[in-house]
Amino acid sequence: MITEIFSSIMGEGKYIGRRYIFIRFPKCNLNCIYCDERKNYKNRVEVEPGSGVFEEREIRDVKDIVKEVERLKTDDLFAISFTGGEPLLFDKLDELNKLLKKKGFRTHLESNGTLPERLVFTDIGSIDIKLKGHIPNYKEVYNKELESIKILYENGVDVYAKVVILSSNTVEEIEKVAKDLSEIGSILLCLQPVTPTKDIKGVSKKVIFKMMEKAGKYVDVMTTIQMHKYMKIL
Ligand SMILES: C[S@@+](CC[C@H](N)C(=O)[O-])C[C@H]1O[C@@H](n2cnc3c(N)ncnc32)[C@H](O)[C@@H]1O
Ligand SMILES: Nc1nc2[nH]cc(C(=O)O)c2c(=O)[nH]1
Ligand code: SF4
Ligand SMILES: [Mg+2]
Repeated sequence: MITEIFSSIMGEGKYIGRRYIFIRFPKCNLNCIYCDERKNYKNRVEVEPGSGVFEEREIRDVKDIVKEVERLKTDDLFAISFTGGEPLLFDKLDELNKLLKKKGFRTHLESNGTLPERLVFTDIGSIDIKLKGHIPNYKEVYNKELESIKILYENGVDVYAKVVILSSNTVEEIEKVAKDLSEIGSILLCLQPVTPTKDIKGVSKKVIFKMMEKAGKYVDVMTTIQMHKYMKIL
């Protein structure tokens, strides 16, 4: 049913620094070169909010997920993130979203945007645009990602775009993304320099500044690095 549920501090995007409960779903339809979430835990749930200590629990249906969310709730909680893997592959996401919203939780979809036909209307939506070097078929999915942003935007979701930047990505690529986003509406663009791994090197600050300046001609733009990695939290 799920990979894990845990309470942490949002480390990416528009609401970086806010307290979230993350519900991570297992499957994904892409295989991004930089993906840092290739986990195959099954139904592991954090014992205490923010403890990073887990135990395996019986998660049979959406109600069980909601029970764990309510148990992990803290007074600083800002939103519930549906992430993964690709959360839109979870067939009961709409039911889960509706139940959490009915109970007064703010919900946040963290998606690769390649499945516009499966979109769920959360309060917040983050669509991760994949560029050259991220996946082989980045051109094929680009219009679906833009379509997902447009559908969420037109349905009143607080939607923003996020793009992981590899050292191979160019200012021109970002300028095109920014221009295309501006044609949808006022969409915040979050540039997220890749967190270096042993095989992937970091991005130059100079390029990030140039990318922001070019994108800033078309949309609101910010740069977020994965804060949770630097804080060494989940
Ligand atoms: C693991 S994915 C899960 C949700 C969805 N599949 C997606 O791609 O947005 C969540 C986010 O992690 C970020 N991410 C994954 N690996 C990363 C890395 N090595 N450096 C920076 N961001 C990374 C991407 O921005 C992605 O949007
Ligand atoms: N702290 C923290 N913030 C996050 N924002 C997006 C995440 C994800 O894996 O989707 C994530 C994550 O894994 N941890
Ligand atoms: S779409 Fe998201 S979960 Fe899937 S491989 Fe890419 S970054 Fe990882
Ligand atoms: Mg993560």
